[in-house]
Amino acid sequence: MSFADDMRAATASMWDAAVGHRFVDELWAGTVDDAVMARYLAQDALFLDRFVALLGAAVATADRTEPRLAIARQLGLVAGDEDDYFGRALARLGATGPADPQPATQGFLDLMDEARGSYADALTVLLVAEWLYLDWASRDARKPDDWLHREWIDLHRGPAFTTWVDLLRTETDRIARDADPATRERMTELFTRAVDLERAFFDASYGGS
Ligand SMILES: Cc1ncc(C[n+]2csc(CCO)c2C)c(N)n1
Repeated sequence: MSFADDMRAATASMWDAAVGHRFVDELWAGTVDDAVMARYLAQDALFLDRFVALLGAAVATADRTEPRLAIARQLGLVAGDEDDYFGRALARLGATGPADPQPATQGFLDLMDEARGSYADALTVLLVAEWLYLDWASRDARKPDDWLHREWIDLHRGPAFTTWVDLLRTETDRIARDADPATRERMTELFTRAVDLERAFFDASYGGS
């Protein structure tokens, strides 16, 4: 197994709790309460801002041209399509002004700030955020009719997004192969924290933390 697969296997119960979360089930069913969706997206707007900064850090710290360019292209996409969805979704839900970060969001912001220092760390946190979303969005099920739910699923699946996650996995494996044991241990710790935060982030949409 690859290093990325090992990290995922080590967090399997937490990973599955996030991918099978009530929020994901309701999103697929098209039954997420508008207040839950609004809370989720308002927090995710805060997440996304720092995520773009993390992508920028990965662009800056990549040790090869090819992945640097691939990450830079993805950065452009996130700043385009995804931002467009947020504008329309938050307007429809009547969200006003920026939210204060919930504890799970704050945990993510801190984690992303910490991970900006090296390519190994940045990749690890990017990998969780993208791979876990690809996983829940790739269900083989009927899609909801409402664009609010359907587009949020469509943004995280499909051939282009799968190729992007493959690149993150390949890069993580390559960097881990050449890394010392302390770096690999740190990558595993960051991966685990990120998976735990993904689950907590969904929980928080229902008013927990
Ligand atoms: C808490 C949280 N974790 C992961 C993602 C996923 N995500 C963030 S940016 C991006 C890039 C391409 O759309 C993806 C998939 C999210 N939105 N919110």
